Amino acid sequence: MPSSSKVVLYWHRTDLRLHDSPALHAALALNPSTFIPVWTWDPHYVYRSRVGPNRWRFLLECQSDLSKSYKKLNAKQKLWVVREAPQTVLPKLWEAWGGNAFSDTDSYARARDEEVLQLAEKAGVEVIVKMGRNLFDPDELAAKNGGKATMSMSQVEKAAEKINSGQPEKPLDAPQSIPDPWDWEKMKLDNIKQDGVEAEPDLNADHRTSKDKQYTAIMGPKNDFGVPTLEEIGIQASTVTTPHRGGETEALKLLSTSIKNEEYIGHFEKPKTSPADFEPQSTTLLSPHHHFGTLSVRKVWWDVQEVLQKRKAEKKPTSSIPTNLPGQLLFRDMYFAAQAAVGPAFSTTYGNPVVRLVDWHLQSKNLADGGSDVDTETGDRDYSVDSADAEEWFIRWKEGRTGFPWIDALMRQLRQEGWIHHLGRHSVACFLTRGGCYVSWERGAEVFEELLIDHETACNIGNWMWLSCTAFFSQFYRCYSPIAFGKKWDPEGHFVRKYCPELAQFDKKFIYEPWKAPIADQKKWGCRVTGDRTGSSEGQTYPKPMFDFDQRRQICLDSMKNAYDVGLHGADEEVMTGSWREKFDVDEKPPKRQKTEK
Ligand SMILES: Cc1cc2nc3c(=O)[nH]c(=O)nc-3n(C[C@H](O)[C@H](O)[C@H](O)COP(=O)(O)OP(=O)(O)OC[C@H]3O[C@@H](n4cnc5c(N)ncnc54)[C@H](O)[C@@H]3O)c2cc1C
Repeated sequence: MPSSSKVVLYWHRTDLRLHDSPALHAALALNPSTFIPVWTWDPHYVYRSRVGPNRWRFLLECQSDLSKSYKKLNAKQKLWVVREAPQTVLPKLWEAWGGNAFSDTDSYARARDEEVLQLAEKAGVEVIVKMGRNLFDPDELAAKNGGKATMSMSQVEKAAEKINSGQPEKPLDAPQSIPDPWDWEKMKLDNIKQDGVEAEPDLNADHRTSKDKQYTAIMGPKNDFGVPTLEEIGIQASTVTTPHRGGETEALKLLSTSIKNEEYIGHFEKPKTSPADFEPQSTTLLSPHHHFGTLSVRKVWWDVQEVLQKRKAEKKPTSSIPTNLPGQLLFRDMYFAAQAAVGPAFSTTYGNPVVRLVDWHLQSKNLADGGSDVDTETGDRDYSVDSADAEEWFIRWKEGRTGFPWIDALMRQLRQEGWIHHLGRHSVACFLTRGGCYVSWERGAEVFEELLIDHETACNIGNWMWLSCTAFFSQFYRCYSPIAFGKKWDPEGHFVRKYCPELAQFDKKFIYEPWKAPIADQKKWGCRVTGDRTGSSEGQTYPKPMFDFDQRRQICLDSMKNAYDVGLHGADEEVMTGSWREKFDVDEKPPKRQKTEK
């Protein structure tokens, strides 16, 4: 087909792939003569989202891989990375190049997107937005749920049934060819001046060990719109410790390895996968690819369905929703649709109608003070230190030195690798909140935001609410033991030995409770259980447990029972005005039932 004279600017955001991209498909269907796939290196993400070195590298790998894929289809093409906020740079590009604009979308950064849309309309630019991030459009799913947040799998299934009989659209193929970009050397792009970039506050300042050079020029330091480097971001490559690699090529390889293992796909049941498995892990590890859009969730759904349907036809056993792989993807959609219905307040307690108020320690300042000081787009907030003990427990949890090896091994795996198994996330989240420290889930979610390579606001926030029994799940009397739960999955303690190497020589009898080992044995095994593993005490020591777990569990259970009796939610008047505390000044009664997960 001869090409039209259309210029198309394609704005890549959370869709760093060529396969199954509805927006890319629609853009190329116009048969443009000029096609410019851009990524806006947005200062908002760079400075106001918490991102650790592992996730930075993952993102850069995703961009480089996409850029190479474009080049393979057209030697003149690449991913054009523009260093400026989309709200200011896109209008300049429209003006310089003219043309249409396309974009993938989701509920993330909705306010920013609306601003961009209005600017485009003003500039007379046609904008086409297509959803390619979920199985079902989150807005539509919420609408089919009566406009309400989807709070359970059965609500999701019922709502999805009304969209396309519960079946996501089939995935689209990757394009076979890509039109030329504009002749950018002739475009006098030097005339496009960069808007000032507000680098403060920089939530990632602690990770920058060298000079931040991200915004020295709109086209990048080589004036070629190249993918940034870690050095440009001010991050030393040696601080990247994850073995997990980004990019569509890697994502498709990972998926294909799982799909080829028909028994694995056929029998996959999430609660039966081990949180202690590593190299290889027991679940697919596709989540970072879903986050950056290097892998389409619809492709995963349909590739898995093909295996399941074949097995069913052969009368072989197959697992089913919600524990099988399609069920996991539906959980993801549940959180996206809940977020779409609630809006920006979804990521906090303050102002959020679906989340229960609990009188946690280390509450966000707005809750503690009864006034909103939250930047709703970043969720950035300060917190109130109401207990020195709780602050210390939080820091020790974050740094993997609680004195409970199962918890510490998981937190160290999170810091080193940026990914932990779902049940590992359950363990550490329960321990920080209702099953140990009684610290606000919002503190834990912030740490996950920084350290996870798969950090996805809707999923992170939704799951933290689930684990803290503030929304989605309410059985707070079911609590994870930091000792028995790890022992059940890994009686030999391989996982603890890997991530807490100071305990590597301990007998399995003491691997989950090293403080019980006789001193003579501790010396023999080369590690004393003493102190809190700060500063000079590090080396050959492992900390004593930071509290008596059984005692803390009882305090948490009693307090949760009380919070449930009080029955307040984040958007209630008492929460908005700060008078909620008066309701918590009541005698505590022990809960009727309690159960510790083994
Ligand atoms: C406290 C806490 C925080 C979490 N934060 C995130 C987060 O920021 N980003 C994120 O993607 N997941 C998050 N999860 C959900 C879940 O732990 C991960 O999606 C999963 O462990 C990723 O590993 P996998 O790809 O091997 O999953 P698999 O079990 O192989 O599942 C396949 C896919 O289904 C989706 N999925 C599976 N379980 C869930 C779930 N419970 N919620 C949402 N999606 C799910 C993921 O996209 C995943 O890649 C969190 C869970 C908890 C308990």
